Amino acid sequence: MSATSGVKASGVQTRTFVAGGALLLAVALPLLLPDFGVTLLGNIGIFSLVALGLVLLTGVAGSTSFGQAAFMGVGAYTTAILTTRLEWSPWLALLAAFGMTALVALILGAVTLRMSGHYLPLATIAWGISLYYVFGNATDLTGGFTGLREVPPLSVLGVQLTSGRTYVYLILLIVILAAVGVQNLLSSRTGRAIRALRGGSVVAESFGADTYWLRIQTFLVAALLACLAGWLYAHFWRFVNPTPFGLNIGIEFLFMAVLGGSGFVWGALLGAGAITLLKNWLQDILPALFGQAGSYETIFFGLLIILMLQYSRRGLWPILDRLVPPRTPKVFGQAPLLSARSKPANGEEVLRVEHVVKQFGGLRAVNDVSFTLHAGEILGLIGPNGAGKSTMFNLVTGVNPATSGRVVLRGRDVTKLPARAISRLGVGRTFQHVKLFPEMTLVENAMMGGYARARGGLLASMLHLERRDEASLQAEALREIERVGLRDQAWNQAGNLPLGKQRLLEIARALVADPALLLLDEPAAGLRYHEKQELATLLRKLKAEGVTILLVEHDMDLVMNLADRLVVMNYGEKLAEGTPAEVQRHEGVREAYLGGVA
Ligand SMILES: Nc1ncnc2c1ncn2[C@@H]1O[C@H](COP(=O)(O)OP(=O)(O)OP(=O)(O)O)[C@@H](O)[C@H]1O
Repeated sequence: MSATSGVKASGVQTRTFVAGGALLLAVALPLLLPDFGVTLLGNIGIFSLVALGLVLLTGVAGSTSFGQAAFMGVGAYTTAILTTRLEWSPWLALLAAFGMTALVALILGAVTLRMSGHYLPLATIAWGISLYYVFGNATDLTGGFTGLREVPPLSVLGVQLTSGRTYVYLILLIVILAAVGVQNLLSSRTGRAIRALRGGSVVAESFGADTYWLRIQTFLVAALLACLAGWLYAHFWRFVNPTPFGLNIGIEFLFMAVLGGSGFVWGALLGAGAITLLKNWLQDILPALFGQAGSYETIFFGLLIILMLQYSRRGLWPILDRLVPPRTPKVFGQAPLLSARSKPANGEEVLRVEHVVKQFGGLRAVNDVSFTLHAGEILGLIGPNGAGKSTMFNLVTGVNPATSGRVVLRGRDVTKLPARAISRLGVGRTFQHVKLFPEMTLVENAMMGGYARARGGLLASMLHLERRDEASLQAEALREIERVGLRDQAWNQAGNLPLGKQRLLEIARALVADPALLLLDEPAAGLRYHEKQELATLLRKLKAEGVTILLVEHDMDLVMNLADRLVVMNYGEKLAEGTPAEVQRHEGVREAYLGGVA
């Protein structure tokens, strides 16, 4: 049976056929269209680049920018000024524009992306408005609101692209390359971490990703795509003024991304095409209909977006995408093994928690708790609701720093380290509330666990130079999925799994990280009886293979049968510690917690 059994080969053929048809259309259109149509096509291509950046930044990573038109303006004005006033080559001016854009994007990103909430959108609005007025008022440099004329045409390999038709081919080529690059990125290790950003930082950080840096990189890519669009625009129209770079156009770009399908790469092209054509058509008919001039199309777009958000939040692309058979997952063949970390010898101390305190305002959620955990052991952390177990879990994994005390992992003080650093030292975890990516396959979800074990940054991913590591990562993900008993569903979407199996998948994801210590937060919560039995069998198997486990669990039967030792917490303090039998005999525990169960 092939690795992707169940995925129809016809899916590949249909998609290849459709993609080939679209490519042929792209080649034929500039020849078939009248001059006006060619100009529109050129604009659609240019705007697609900006929308593509927004798909990545907003649709995928969840950060909103209203300032993309301003980044486009930087590209357009830099090249217009340098080529008309200083007679630079447009290609050299492109490098200068990239430099300027990167500088601004890094400053804006560095200041705002560390803060949660609306700081980035607000900063991009401020940037969008102020830059528009800079373009309009720095008259000596930019020509003010009348703009700069006679921007020279581009030359490629000594050929001047003076005709719109030839220029449009260059635009289309750049758009296709950019879309393929972003597509490659999204299906890579870095791309999976970027896709995880939408749901917050915890998952990606827990597997070793620096989410702040990822957000900055994503913002930078989106800004550079907008800058490239501006550069193309300036040499296409051979004229720039501030109008196409205002805040209202920045909002229009967001419309394009949302309408096309904000999480879908090819949706950017669709959205740019739909909005540009619609705008053009509406600008013709609406003033005639209302009997006077005005930007009535903006009202129409506003209504359209409200309707879209109400009835088809994911945009137009998924509707079209459903018409062809599903995408076939990319299956790599044989691959070298990922390097494994050295594991502690059986019985060696893996984790030491020393007099740890966690204070939330006036509340001591964890109060002077100490315990140790040795290699090959399952330690159960139990206690009634609100006892401080999850807080303790967060202290060990670095999600929250301890107020005082020490957490020592394999002899190294990790008390002040962030989650990503602790993860990289060999801690794999699952979550109390399952945090998977429902639209990704089981394999892709599991591959996320191995983020820190593979290489391949943003650029390598865009160029698809990280295939070797991807292949190894995929092979490792398949091995761990098999280990937890989900091999036959490996290529299904994770969202289709029942909760019990989703928890098993989270364990597989944590195992892909090759952890020296596995932390499981209430893995049996919400499971049916037979699912709990499957879980217990799996954890026993992992223990037999030498995996060290810290288990937070409410299910007393499960934990009493599985754990070698227990730490009981109550009101943030350690109430008891010992074997399950000792704990069940402990008077304080019987009174405070176990009651009739013991
Ligand atoms: N971020 C926070 N800010 C303020 N208080 C918090 C925070 N996190 C936890 N607490 C409080 O700390 C105490 C311990 O909570 P914690 O979630 O660690 O308990 P728990 O033993 O895991 O409970 P449960 O079994 O219900 O998950 C509770 O009183 C909780 O309200």
